[in-house]
Amino acid sequence: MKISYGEFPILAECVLAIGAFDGVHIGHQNVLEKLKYQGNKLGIETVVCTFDPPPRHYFQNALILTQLEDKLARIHSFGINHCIVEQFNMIYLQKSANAFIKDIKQLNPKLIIVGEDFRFGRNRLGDIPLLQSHFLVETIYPVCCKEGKVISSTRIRKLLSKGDRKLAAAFLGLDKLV
Ligand SMILES: Cc1cc2nc3c(=O)[nH]c(=O)nc-3n(C[C@H](O)[C@H](O)[C@H](O)COP(=O)(O)O)c2cc1C
Ligand SMILES: Nc1ncnc2c1ncn2[C@@H]1O[C@H](COP(=O)(O)OP(=O)(O)OP(=O)(O)O)[C@@H](O)[C@H]1O
Repeated sequence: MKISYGEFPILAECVLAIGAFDGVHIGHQNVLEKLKYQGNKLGIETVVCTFDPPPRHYFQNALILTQLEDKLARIHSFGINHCIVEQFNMIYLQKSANAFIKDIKQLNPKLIIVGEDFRFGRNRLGDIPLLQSHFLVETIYPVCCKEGKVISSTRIRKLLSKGDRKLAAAFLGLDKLV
Protein backbone atom coordinates (compact mmCIF):
# COMPACT_ATOMS: atom_id res chain seq x y z
CA MET A 1 0.00 0.00 0.00
CA LYS A 2 1.35 3.42 -0.96
CA ILE A 3 0.92 6.02 1.77
CA SER A 4 0.73 9.76 0.99
CA TYR A 5 0.75 12.42 3.68
CA GLY A 6 -1.44 15.33 2.62
CA GLU A 7 -0.69 14.70 -1.05
CA PHE A 8 -2.90 13.07 -3.61
CA PRO A 9 -1.52 10.32 -5.85
CA ILE A 10 -2.06 10.87 -9.58
CA LEU A 11 -4.56 8.23 -10.69
CA ALA A 12 -6.57 7.87 -13.89
CA GLU A 13 -9.46 6.57 -11.80
CA CYS A 14 -10.10 4.85 -8.48
CA VAL A 15 -12.67 3.71 -5.93
CA LEU A 16 -12.47 5.76 -2.76
CA ALA A 17 -13.48 5.40 0.90
CA ILE A 18 -13.24 8.30 3.34
CA GLY A 19 -13.27 8.35 7.13
CA ALA A 20 -11.44 8.47 10.43
CA PHE A 21 -11.41 4.64 10.66
CA ASP A 22 -10.22 4.76 14.29
CA GLY A 23 -9.90 1.15 15.44
CA VAL A 24 -10.72 -0.25 11.99
CA HIS A 25 -13.67 -1.99 13.67
CA ILE A 26 -15.99 -4.49 11.99
CA GLY A 27 -18.16 -1.67 10.53
CA HIS A 28 -15.06 -0.10 8.96
CA GLN A 29 -13.94 -3.55 7.82
CA ASN A 30 -17.20 -3.89 5.91
CA VAL A 31 -16.49 -0.57 4.14
CA LEU A 32 -12.95 -1.75 3.26
CA GLU A 33 -14.21 -5.12 1.99
CA LYS A 34 -16.79 -3.38 -0.24
CA LEU A 35 -14.05 -1.02 -1.47
CA LYS A 36 -11.80 -3.94 -2.42
CA TYR A 37 -14.70 -5.79 -4.04
CA GLN A 38 -15.59 -2.77 -6.20
CA GLY A 39 -11.92 -2.13 -7.05
CA ASN A 40 -11.58 -5.70 -8.31
CA LYS A 41 -14.92 -5.60 -10.13
CA LEU A 42 -14.10 -2.34 -11.92
CA GLY A 43 -10.41 -3.26 -12.34
CA ILE A 44 -9.23 0.00 -10.74
CA GLU A 45 -7.16 1.01 -7.71
CA THR A 46 -8.56 1.36 -4.21
CA VAL A 47 -7.90 4.49 -2.16
CA VAL A 48 -8.65 5.27 1.49
CA CYS A 49 -8.57 8.90 2.62
CA THR A 50 -8.22 9.11 6.39
CA PHE A 51 -7.56 11.74 9.04
CA ASP A 52 -4.90 11.92 11.72
CA PRO A 53 -5.64 12.42 14.53
CA PRO A 54 -9.27 11.22 14.29
CA PRO A 55 -11.53 14.34 14.27
CA ARG A 56 -13.28 13.11 17.42
CA HIS A 57 -9.94 13.10 19.23
CA TYR A 58 -9.19 16.58 17.92
CA PHE A 59 -12.53 18.04 19.02
CA GLN A 60 -13.46 15.96 22.07
CA ASN A 61 -10.15 14.44 23.14
CA ALA A 62 -11.69 11.00 22.58
CA LEU A 63 -9.41 8.02 23.21
CA ILE A 64 -7.50 6.97 20.08
CA LEU A 65 -8.17 3.26 19.48
CA THR A 66 -5.45 2.73 16.88
CA GLN A 67 -2.32 4.84 16.53
CA LEU A 68 -1.67 5.83 12.91
CA GLU A 69 0.89 3.08 12.21
CA ASP A 70 -1.46 0.39 13.51
CA LYS A 71 -4.42 1.85 11.60
CA LEU A 72 -2.40 1.89 8.36
CA ALA A 73 -1.29 -1.73 8.92
CA ARG A 74 -4.91 -2.79 9.42
CA ILE A 75 -6.08 -0.90 6.31
CA HIS A 76 -3.19 -2.44 4.33
CA SER A 77 -4.32 -5.94 5.41
CA PHE A 78 -7.48 -5.45 3.30
CA GLY A 79 -5.37 -5.17 0.14
CA ILE A 80 -5.99 -1.44 -0.31
CA ASN A 81 -3.65 0.17 -2.89
CA HIS A 82 -3.31 3.74 -1.56
CA CYS A 83 -3.92 5.51 1.71
CA ILE A 84 -3.95 9.30 1.97
CA VAL A 85 -3.41 10.64 5.48
CA GLU A 86 -4.75 14.15 5.97
CA GLN A 87 -3.35 15.86 9.05
CA PHE A 88 -6.44 16.99 10.93
CA ASN A 89 -5.54 20.32 12.51
CA MET A 90 -6.85 23.85 13.01
CA ILE A 91 -6.03 24.82 9.42
CA TYR A 92 -7.37 21.65 7.78
CA LEU A 93 -10.74 21.72 9.57
CA GLN A 94 -11.45 25.18 8.09
CA LYS A 95 -11.76 23.58 4.65
CA SER A 96 -15.32 23.84 3.36
CA ALA A 97 -17.25 20.84 2.07
CA ASN A 98 -16.94 22.18 -1.49
CA ALA A 99 -13.17 22.66 -1.13
CA PHE A 100 -12.89 19.06 0.08
CA ILE A 101 -14.90 17.90 -2.95
CA LYS A 102 -12.50 19.85 -5.18
CA ASP A 103 -9.57 18.06 -3.51
CA ILE A 104 -10.94 14.56 -4.00
CA LYS A 105 -11.86 15.30 -7.63
CA GLN A 106 -8.08 15.13 -8.25
CA LEU A 107 -8.35 11.39 -7.58
CA ASN A 108 -10.95 10.86 -10.34
CA PRO A 109 -13.12 8.59 -8.18
CA LYS A 110 -15.50 6.45 -10.21
CA LEU A 111 -17.22 5.45 -6.98
CA ILE A 112 -17.06 6.64 -3.36
CA ILE A 113 -18.01 4.27 -0.53
CA VAL A 114 -19.12 5.69 2.84
CA GLY A 115 -21.40 4.79 5.73
CA GLU A 116 -24.89 6.29 5.95
CA ASP A 117 -23.93 8.93 8.57
CA PHE A 118 -20.89 10.31 6.73
CA ARG A 119 -20.32 14.09 7.07
CA PHE A 120 -17.41 16.21 5.93
CA GLY A 121 -16.09 19.76 5.68
CA ARG A 122 -16.14 22.74 8.01
CA ASN A 123 -18.81 22.43 10.70
CA ARG A 124 -19.76 19.02 9.22
CA LEU A 125 -21.84 20.81 6.58
CA GLY A 126 -21.08 18.32 3.79
CA ASP A 127 -23.46 15.37 3.57
CA ILE A 128 -24.18 12.42 1.31
CA PRO A 129 -26.62 14.29 -1.02
CA LEU A 130 -23.89 16.92 -1.63
CA LEU A 131 -21.33 14.18 -2.33
CA GLN A 132 -23.85 12.49 -4.67
CA SER A 133 -24.26 15.72 -6.64
CA HIS A 134 -20.59 15.31 -7.74
CA PHE A 135 -19.83 11.57 -7.60
CA LEU A 136 -21.37 8.13 -7.74
CA VAL A 137 -21.71 7.18 -4.05
CA GLU A 138 -22.42 3.79 -2.48
CA THR A 139 -23.65 3.99 1.10
CA ILE A 140 -23.01 1.06 3.39
CA TYR A 141 -25.79 -0.23 5.60
CA PRO A 142 -24.53 0.04 9.23
CA VAL A 143 -23.02 -3.09 10.77
CA CYS A 144 -24.76 -3.77 14.10
CA CYS A 145 -24.24 -6.07 17.07
CA LYS A 146 -26.67 -8.94 17.65
CA GLU A 147 -28.91 -6.66 19.76
CA GLY A 148 -29.25 -4.40 16.71
CA LYS A 149 -27.16 -1.43 17.92
CA VAL A 150 -24.73 0.17 15.46
CA ILE A 151 -21.05 -0.58 16.09
CA SER A 152 -18.92 2.56 16.23
CA SER A 153 -15.55 3.77 17.51
CA THR A 154 -17.46 5.81 20.12
CA ARG A 155 -19.23 2.68 21.38
CA ILE A 156 -15.93 0.78 21.60
CA ARG A 157 -14.37 3.66 23.59
CA LYS A 158 -17.32 3.45 26.02
CA LEU A 159 -16.88 -0.32 26.39
CA LEU A 160 -13.19 0.17 27.18
CA SER A 161 -13.96 2.84 29.76
CA LYS A 162 -16.34 0.35 31.45
CA GLY A 163 -13.66 -2.36 31.31
CA ASP A 164 -15.52 -4.57 28.83
CA ARG A 165 -12.44 -5.57 26.86
CA LYS A 166 -14.01 -8.76 25.56
CA LEU A 167 -16.86 -7.07 23.68
CA ALA A 168 -14.54 -4.24 22.58
CA ALA A 169 -12.19 -6.84 21.06
CA ALA A 170 -15.12 -8.56 19.32
CA PHE A 171 -16.25 -5.24 17.76
CA LEU A 172 -12.66 -4.60 16.66
CA GLY A 173 -12.62 -8.02 15.01
CA LEU A 174 -9.85 -9.24 17.33
CA ASP A 175 -9.63 -12.43 19.43
CA LYS A 176 -8.45 -10.36 22.38
CA LEU A 177 -6.91 -6.98 23.18
CA VAL A 178 -3.16 -6.97 23.78
C1 LIG B 1 -12.22 19.26 5.32
C2 LIG B 1 -12.90 18.76 6.56
C3 LIG B 1 -13.30 19.66 7.55
C4 LIG B 1 -13.93 19.20 8.72
N1 LIG B 1 -14.34 20.11 9.67
C5 LIG B 1 -15.03 19.65 10.75
C6 LIG B 1 -15.60 20.54 11.70
O1 LIG B 1 -15.50 21.76 11.57
N2 LIG B 1 -16.25 20.02 12.78
C7 LIG B 1 -16.37 18.67 12.97
O2 LIG B 1 -16.96 18.24 13.98
N3 LIG B 1 -15.86 17.80 12.07
C8 LIG B 1 -15.21 18.26 10.99
N4 LIG B 1 -14.71 17.36 10.07
C9 LIG B 1 -14.76 15.91 10.37
C10 LIG B 1 -16.00 15.26 9.80
O3 LIG B 1 -17.11 15.61 10.59
C11 LIG B 1 -15.83 13.71 9.82
O4 LIG B 1 -15.43 13.28 11.10
C12 LIG B 1 -14.80 13.25 8.80
O5 LIG B 1 -15.21 13.66 7.51
C13 LIG B 1 -14.59 11.75 8.82
O6 LIG B 1 -15.82 11.06 8.69
P1 LIG B 1 -16.20 9.93 9.74
O7 LIG B 1 -16.27 10.62 11.07
O8 LIG B 1 -17.49 9.38 9.26
O9 LIG B 1 -15.08 8.97 9.68
C14 LIG B 1 -14.12 17.80 8.89
C15 LIG B 1 -13.74 16.91 7.88
C16 LIG B 1 -13.15 17.37 6.73
C17 LIG B 1 -12.76 16.38 5.66
N1 LIG C 1 -21.06 0.15 11.94
C1 LIG C 1 -20.74 0.62 10.74
N2 LIG C 1 -21.20 0.00 9.63
C2 LIG C 1 -20.88 0.45 8.39
N3 LIG C 1 -20.13 1.54 8.13
C3 LIG C 1 -19.64 2.20 9.19
C4 LIG C 1 -19.91 1.78 10.54
N4 LIG C 1 -19.29 2.63 11.39
C5 LIG C 1 -18.68 3.55 10.61
N5 LIG C 1 -18.89 3.32 9.29
C6 LIG C 1 -18.41 4.09 8.15
O1 LIG C 1 -16.98 3.98 8.10
C7 LIG C 1 -16.39 5.23 7.72
C8 LIG C 1 -15.49 5.74 8.82
O2 LIG C 1 -16.34 5.99 9.95
P1 LIG C 1 -15.91 6.67 11.31
O3 LIG C 1 -14.43 6.69 11.36
O4 LIG C 1 -16.67 7.93 11.54
O5 LIG C 1 -16.43 5.56 12.35
P2 LIG C 1 -17.33 5.66 13.62
O6 LIG C 1 -17.27 4.31 14.22
O7 LIG C 1 -18.71 6.18 13.29
O8 LIG C 1 -16.52 6.70 14.51
P3 LIG C 1 -16.99 7.62 15.74
O9 LIG C 1 -17.83 6.80 16.66
O10 LIG C 1 -15.67 8.05 16.35
O11 LIG C 1 -17.75 8.75 15.11
C9 LIG C 1 -17.55 6.18 7.46
O12 LIG C 1 -17.87 6.12 6.08
C10 LIG C 1 -18.67 5.59 8.31
O13 LIG C 1 -19.94 5.97 7.87
